[in-house]
Amino acid sequence: MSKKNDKLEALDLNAYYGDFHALKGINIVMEEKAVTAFIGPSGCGKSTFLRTFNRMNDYIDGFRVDGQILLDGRDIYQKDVRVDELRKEVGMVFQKPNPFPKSIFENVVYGLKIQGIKKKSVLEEAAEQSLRHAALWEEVKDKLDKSALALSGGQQQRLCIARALAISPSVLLMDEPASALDPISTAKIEELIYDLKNDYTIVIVTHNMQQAGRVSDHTAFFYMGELVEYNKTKTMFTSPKEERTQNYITGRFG
Ligand SMILES: Nc1ncnc2c1ncn2[C@@H]1O[C@H](COP(=O)(O)OP(=O)(O)OP(=O)(O)O)[C@@H](O)[C@H]1O
Repeated sequence: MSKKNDKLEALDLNAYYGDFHALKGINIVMEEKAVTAFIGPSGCGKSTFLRTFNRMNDYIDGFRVDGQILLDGRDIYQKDVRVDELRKEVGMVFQKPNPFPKSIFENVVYGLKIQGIKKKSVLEEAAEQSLRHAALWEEVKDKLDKSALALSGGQQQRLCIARALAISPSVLLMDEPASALDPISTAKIEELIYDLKNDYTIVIVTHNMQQAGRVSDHTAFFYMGELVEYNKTKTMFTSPKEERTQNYITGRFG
């Protein structure tokens, strides 16, 4: 039975790329308005698992899942679920900032325009609010009509976060959102994640264990397609239960 503040759940989830069994019997419950970090060595299935929450893997030939993924208690792999509606609810930010070759303003309001919203005042208000939420407003408010590609990498990533927030999701998936950024931009993204969890449920894949320690409330450690351990971040990093977790966080493999 789901509890009221359980936002995302996986129940006996298996995922396959053709014959390759990429995720093995995953069970996890993630709380609303908290940050959950996925850690683990390269190829252990973190991104695959992250992408099951907005069905991003549907595009990959030969990919299939069994088991369930629940968002607010509802199985998102049911036939009647509209994937475009799902993606309004579950936004995503990728490893490399990927703004469109358009103005800053057009980037932020892109999703709203696709939804058919045309009124200038509505778009302007949404743009300002999303850019403020993404801690970018002060830096760009005087150049909204300038190309997004002229921004720094860190600003571009915050712009992509603003673009994701503009369509009012309740969940934000972040796949190594700071790994292509310098330390100052990384710190800004981490601060932002910390602030955003007041309003959003955030799931972040990271290779950086210090980062997981700084930004997340809960951490899930994956190894070869299995969820080995899932706990409060503090507990996970101070007294892991499993030897494999201990070996990974102390740098013995990965
Ligand atoms: N499109 C695909 N087709 C076939 N196999 C894939 C595909 N994407 C991922 N895999 C395989 O699934 C496994 C899990 O990959 P995934 O990208 O989820 O791992 P990860 O933990 O996110 O790795 P990394 O930290 O390197 O990004 C790997 O063995 C990978 O080779």
